[in-house]
Amino acid sequence: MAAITGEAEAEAPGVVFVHGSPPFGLPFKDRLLSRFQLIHMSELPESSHVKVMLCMDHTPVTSQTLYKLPSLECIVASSAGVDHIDLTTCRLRGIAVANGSQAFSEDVADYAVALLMDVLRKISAGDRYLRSGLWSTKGDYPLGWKLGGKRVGIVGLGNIGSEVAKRLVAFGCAIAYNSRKKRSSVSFPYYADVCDLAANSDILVICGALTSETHHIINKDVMTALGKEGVIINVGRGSLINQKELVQFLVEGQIRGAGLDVFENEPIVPRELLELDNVVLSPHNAVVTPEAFEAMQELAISNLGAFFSNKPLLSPI
Ligand SMILES: O=CC(=O)O
Repeated sequence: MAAITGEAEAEAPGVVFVHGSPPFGLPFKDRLLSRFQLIHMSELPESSHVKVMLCMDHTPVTSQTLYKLPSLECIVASSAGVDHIDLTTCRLRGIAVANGSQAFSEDVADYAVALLMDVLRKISAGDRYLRSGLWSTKGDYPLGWKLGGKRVGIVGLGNIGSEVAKRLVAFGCAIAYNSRKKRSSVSFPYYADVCDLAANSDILVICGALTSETHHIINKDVMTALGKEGVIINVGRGSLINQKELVQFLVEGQIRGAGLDVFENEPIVPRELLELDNVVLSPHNAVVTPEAFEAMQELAISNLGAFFSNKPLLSPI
């Protein structure tokens, strides 16, 4: 994480790192240093007037961190999710926050669709079956299900959810969604209640932000409403789902399957899930491509530039 005081001119502006390891690669750091001065958080002078923070990865920005930065006006986060930042304090102090989801949304959406396709068509499970020599001894692997024509409920229709919708429309799916608010710009059916969305969906794709309101938004009631043939894909945050209840529903066959890129207590994954062939597991990788990382750097620098030029942030949350 870095805090930035101003455009680098005659006098160098300040930077802060509270990151355990170097937070970003050399080319990005060089690009930042050509315009701004970076200071490690531990080197921040007592009476610092730092106005902007650059928060890399998921480094926590707690109320204590913010307390040390009394002049802070803006946080530019590299990540799509900003649940590691104390947004309540930011709101109270009027600190603007920008995130990186614009840079990552296409890649995350591709990954969500890949997980969904894998769960439905059993690609990873079939791969395991073939590699373990069972095809020749036990015969053909059971067939999966068609994606086209499925009713997909998207939970969180932000940048990522909208890209998921775009892709699944092309596959012939019927889209509906749940979000904090109905979006006037889209014609997909809106469900204010996530249980109602689940009752009218074959598949739920979880893309929303983790907040105190969305914590465990997917619970046993939602999964019961989704039904035995339902599939859940999560590329948001692990704690959007009550993981204990999800594991129970999967183990007992009360839903058909799940594709999970995120977990409640990463990198720990419930042991029961490792045994299940109807679950595709992924180590929080949806976001990571070199192309997306490049786009994130561009977006972060543009957000910082916008702040210092008194222009609107490019990706305010
Ligand atoms: O999970 C990844 C991100 O929030 O960027």
